Parts: sequence; structure tokens; C-alpha cells
Amino acid sequence: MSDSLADRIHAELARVEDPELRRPLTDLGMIDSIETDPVRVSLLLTITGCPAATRIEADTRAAIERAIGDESYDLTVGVMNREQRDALVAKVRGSRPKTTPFGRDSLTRVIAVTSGKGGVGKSTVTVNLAAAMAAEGLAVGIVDADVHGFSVPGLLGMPAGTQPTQVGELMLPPVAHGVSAISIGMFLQSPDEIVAWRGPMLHRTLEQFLTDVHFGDLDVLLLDLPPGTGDVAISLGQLLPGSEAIVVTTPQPAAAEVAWRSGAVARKTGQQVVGVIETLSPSLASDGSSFALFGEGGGVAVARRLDVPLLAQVPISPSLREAGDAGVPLVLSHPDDPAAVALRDAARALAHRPRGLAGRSLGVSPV
Ligand SMILES: Nc1ncnc2c1ncn2[C@@H]1O[C@H](COP(=O)(O)OP(=O)(O)OP(=O)(O)O)[C@@H](O)[C@H]1O
Repeated sequence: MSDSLADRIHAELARVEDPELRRPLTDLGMIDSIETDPVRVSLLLTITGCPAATRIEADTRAAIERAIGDESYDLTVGVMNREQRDALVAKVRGSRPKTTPFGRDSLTRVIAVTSGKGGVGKSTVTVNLAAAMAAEGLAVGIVDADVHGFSVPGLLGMPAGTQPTQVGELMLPPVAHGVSAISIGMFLQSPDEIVAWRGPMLHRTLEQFLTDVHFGDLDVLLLDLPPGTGDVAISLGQLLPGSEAIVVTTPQPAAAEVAWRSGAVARKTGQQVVGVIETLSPSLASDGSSFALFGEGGGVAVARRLDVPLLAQVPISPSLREAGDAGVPLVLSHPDDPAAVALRDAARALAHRPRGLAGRSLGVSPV
């Protein structure tokens, strides 16, 4: 077999990315050798028990098979030694100083998802926006900064006890449905541990999530904030002054009043409010009648008051709740459900919105 076969195999392997590091295996030193007579490839995982091992091996096999067709081959799977791992870490970290990679000059769009009250569907919105954007091919991460109600891992179907992968000094966030996510819940001793932290502790944790966790090159980072206008919202404004925010509200006038406040605080701390998403909105019954369990008008009112677009009205959908409980975002499991359609439209509008155009219309204006 010729050398060009080795090139072909290499070229196919160069298309396989490590899901956590989001870089090609060939760039990361994870392809140790390629022999062609007979075909033999040696794959090195970063650590023993690497959670992405099954996927990486399957993707590697598929790439080899694309290159050699029906030929037989041998794939050996090993684990990097210390030196190889150090080289990978140095390559991935580069000469980047230890500051947040999501500052003003970053190419990553950072969008905080905020709400006035708890339990209004903010985390559900965050996870579905992220999954919809990832399904469109964007590299997406979530920081679950909702210290008291960290529900993102569960909504993404990550099993209890899922933790970041530590490769040398790199802390890699777990990935589910194409979304990398880090959550305070991943660092507690037990699921029942109560987080009763004061502002400085919350600030440090958020800062660590933004500097120490290696998300790789993201197109979008979503932050699921605790409800209200507390310490985390203010910390975020200090840590990421150039970030954007969306406000989640229910249609209820009382909820809308508090939701407006959370948008106003985001603005005060230097964030740019880019839109409002109303959830638990009236849904249409099969006979065409409207079922407005939580009233109506809240989203329009908040959007008008903040002078930003209403990005979506997500109707009450039992499937949305069930999908959350099952850990598969509705936009993936039932993309045609009216709630999923609304969330997918909002994700598309957000992802394609040019950066830094405060106050401009997205073409989706308050109705
Ligand atoms: N449009 C909807 N239709 C039906 N159920 C919904 C809808 N939006 C949210 N829910 C349900 O409402 C509940 C609260 O949602 P979620 O946990 O996302 O809210 P939250 O605002 O993030 O709450 P917290 O601030 O306490 O974390 C969940 O059970 C969720 O499935």
C-alpha cells in the first residue's frame, strides 16, 4: 500500500474532533501512528476512563473506514503518558494568560439568561436554546450559575455524579447533545448538599468557571443565572462587561414586573439586553381555543419596557416538561412541537444576530 493511503487516513482522522477539547485528534497528538501495510492505527486517549472514549473510538473507526473502504485494519487504543499529556495541555492552553477567554475581544458570544422569579422556565429555555444552536452546527457551552436551582445537567440528561474531566491542569466540561456544560452541582459532595454561599464565594466560583474550565473555541456561551437581581448577576456584569442578556418571563403581569427589573439590572451592570422570551404562554387547543393558564401579555410588556425585541412566546407544552424530565431537549426530541418551534426560531435569531448592534430590530418585534 502506498504512502498516499497514509495521507488519506490522516486526512480523514483530521476531521475527527475530541468532543470535549473540540480540536482534531491529529492536532492533539491523539493519533500516535498510522501504518499502512497492513493498516494499523494507534489511538491515544487523554486519560484512563475518558468519558468520551466510546465516541472517539467509533468516530476514529468510521474515519479509517472512509479512507480504506472494505480493507481490514487494526486499531489499538491506549492512553497518553505524562509527557504526551503535558504536550497536549501546553498545545491547547497555548500561551494564553490565565484570564477569562470570554472578555471583550473574544469571538464567543456570551449570553446570560436571566429572569425575575424562579421556576418560570429559564433553565428550560437556556438548555433548549443551546441544543438548537448546537444542532445548527455552532459550538455551544453553558455555565449553570443558578447556584440554588442548578438544573442544567439534568435537563441535558447528564447522569447524577457527572463531573468535568481533568486532563493535567485542564478542566473539561462534560458534553451532552453537543453542548458542553459546567454546573455548581458537579462540585458538591452530595446531591443533597445545600449551597448557602455569600456573594464573594459566588463571585469566585463564577470567575473560576469562566477562567479554569476549558470550553475550547465556542461560538456561543449561555449562562443560566439565578433568578432575580442578586450577587451573581452583578458579578457577571463585572466579569464579562461586554456580554449580552435575555430576559425570560411568564405572561403574568406580576412576573413581568420583576422580570423587567432583572433586565434593568443587567443593563446597569454593562450588559446589553438583546431580547425577551416569554414562556408558559397561552397554548392553542385542537378546537382552536386558547388556554392561558398564566394569563397573557407579560412578554410584550417587558419587551416594550426594555425596548428590545420579543424573541419568542413559548406556549405551555406538557412535552416540554416531559423532555426536561427525560433529559433530552424538546428542540431535539420533538422539533415540531409548537414550543420547540418557538425556541428554535429564537435560537436562530440570537445566533444570527450581528454583534454589538444594541437596540436594533431583529425583525421579530413585540406583537
Ligand atoms: N412552556 C412550558 N410548558 C410546560 N412546562 C414548562 C414550560 N416552561 C417551563 N416549564 C416547566 O416549568 C418548570 C420550571 O422550569 P425551569 O426549571 O426551567 O425554571 P427556572 O426558571 O429555571 O427555575 P429555577 O430558577 O428554579 O431554576 C419545569 O418543570 C419545566 O419543565
